[in-house]
Amino acid sequence: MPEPAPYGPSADPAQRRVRIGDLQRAKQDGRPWAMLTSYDQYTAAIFESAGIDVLLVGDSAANNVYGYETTIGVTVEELVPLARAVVRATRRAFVVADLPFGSYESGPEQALATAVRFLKKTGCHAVKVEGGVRTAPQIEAITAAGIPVMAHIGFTPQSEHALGGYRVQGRGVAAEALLADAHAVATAGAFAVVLEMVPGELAGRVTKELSIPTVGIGAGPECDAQVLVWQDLAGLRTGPLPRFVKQYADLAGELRRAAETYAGDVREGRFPTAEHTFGNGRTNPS
Ligand SMILES: Nc1nc(=O)c2c([nH]1)NC[C@@H]1CN(c3ccc(C(=O)N[C@@H](CCC(=O)O)C(=O)O)cc3)CN21
Ligand SMILES: CC(C)C(=O)C(=O)O
Ligand SMILES: [Mg+2]
Repeated sequence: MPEPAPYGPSADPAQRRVRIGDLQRAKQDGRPWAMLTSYDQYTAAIFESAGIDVLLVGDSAANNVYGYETTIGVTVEELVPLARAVVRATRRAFVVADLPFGSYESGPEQALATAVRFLKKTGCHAVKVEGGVRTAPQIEAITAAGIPVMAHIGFTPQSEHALGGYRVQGRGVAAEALLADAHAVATAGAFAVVLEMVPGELAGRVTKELSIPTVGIGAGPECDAQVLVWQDLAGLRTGPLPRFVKQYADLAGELRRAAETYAGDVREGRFPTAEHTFGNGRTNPS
């Protein structure tokens, strides 16, 4: 019998892909697991080797890769190559791809067609869609085709204009609507649900009431799992961070120092040196 993993759901970190059943079992056993966004091969490989069980190719690539103001403008064509890179770079992580705004809202047929496109073109293992009760028909159609769906309720950035900006969802009387959304996505067949910017107590209640794992971002410690955008955790993003972010590193500072040192070395003639320079080899005409 293999020893249980020291973290999260994976039965044996070196052996095989994380599966939905592992995530489900982790919830039952009370072992929280960690999800991070990833949009490229290097971070994907680093994060899975660090024990991140689930990687999300988020539509937050809009802000964090492509430089859009919000997630609303990013397209399937822009996300597919990123998801393919993440899948190619990993052996163990379960890879989820966000369906971008406009690629699933029209109805179950559009949603299924987009989900199929992601699976065929990227090799991702599941897709994620925003919305509760209103998105249940889409979740049903995609799961009926054998594609796992992660739901996303609470603050859903693709509908920020309807929600009135970056605001906590489910406070006061709105708690009932959030509970209805949670039950609707679970009944529709979602294998997990992201709770974004939901009061901690309410997120705890949802986590107890649902049999599927809850993945919190700004939803407190009682969720079954947590997710963050990697550039936030790593200190790459400039400007004020949302309250739910914990910054674990200062990559912006590290990279700036490296680039400054390099630029100074070039200007002052310290780089390149003989060590970095090719000789006039006899057998090599170039
Ligand atoms: N880098 C990044 N991190 C994210 O968490 C993230 C993205 N991008 N892009 C897509 C969405 C947008 N999200 C966001 C973005 C900003 C806030 C924010 O500014 N929150 C503030 C204000 C909250 C308020 O006014 O009530 C906060 O302090 O939490 C929250 C969620 C979460 N997602
Ligand atoms: C913040 C997470 C849940 C997300 O949807 C994204 O990164 O796009
Ligand atoms: Mg997203």
